[in-house]
Amino acid sequence: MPSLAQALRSTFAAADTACPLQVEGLTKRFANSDTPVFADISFRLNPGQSVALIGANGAGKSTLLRCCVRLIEPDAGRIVLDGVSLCGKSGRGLRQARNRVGFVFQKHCLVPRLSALSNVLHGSLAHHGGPRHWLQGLATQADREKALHCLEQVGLAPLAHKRCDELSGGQSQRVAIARALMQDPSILFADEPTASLDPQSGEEIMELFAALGRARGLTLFFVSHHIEHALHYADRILGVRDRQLMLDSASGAETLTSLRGFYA
Ligand SMILES: Nc1ncnc2c1ncn2[C@@H]1O[C@H](COP(=O)(O)OP(=O)(O)OP(=O)(O)O)[C@@H](O)[C@H]1O
Repeated sequence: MPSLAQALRSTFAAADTACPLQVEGLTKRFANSDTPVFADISFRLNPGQSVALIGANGAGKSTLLRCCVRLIEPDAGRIVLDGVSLCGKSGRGLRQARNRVGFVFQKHCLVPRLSALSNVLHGSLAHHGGPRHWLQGLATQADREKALHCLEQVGLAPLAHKRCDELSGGQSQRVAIARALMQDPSILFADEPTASLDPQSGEEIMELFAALGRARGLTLFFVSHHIEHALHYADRILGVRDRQLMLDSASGAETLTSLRGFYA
């Protein structure tokens, strides 16, 4: 008779390839701290789902999001992306496993002196084996057409050749989203994508995520301090507090008041 732990492990081992992200027992402690940021966190996302991650400042949201793709190395836990375990992978193997993951950050991390189109082309590097492809200027015509199409999808094709340091914050965030789309992502991670935007631009970016999610069947996993965004744009809300996943709920079951309590 298998133990509960063995049963859980074998269930997890038979990972559902249709599941965009499964994590089990994720734990992270930074070297300069005695206590973990979070410990033993487990959840799985469903395809096409829009999931908000909420929590107070310093609760560990960004760290958790990054640990899910090993941009930050967790201390323990298992991660399966699109049916592929990230455990034990490094270098090329890890990059390949992350091939269909898009990441959008609060600060869009664009190269300021390059055009929007060139920045979006960077998003295809993972498919072409690293920066040499870019440095040698070998972007194919097909890559350029795809990059333009991605810019079209975020409503920015007319500004394709404009330098990124001449774009507004909202336009820059659209370029960052177009760059993520170059990966043909099945899952898009977004870390406070509207934090540096005015309310109107923030709404527009969230509308864009929602529209792209519907059109492409994308799974969206986003961090937000805007409870309204979590309620309006997410199907499901995860909340971290006291190093644990304290909330995992359908957004329809939550209210502004119930979520505000999360920040008390
Ligand atoms: N690279 C790091 N080295 C050491 N400690 C870190 C590092 N990154 C984050 N931390 C610490 O981990 C904790 C969680 O940080 P994190 O940025 O994940 O929280 P957050 O919930 O995203 O916060 P915020 O809402 O303010 O962005 C904080 O105490 C932070 O100081």
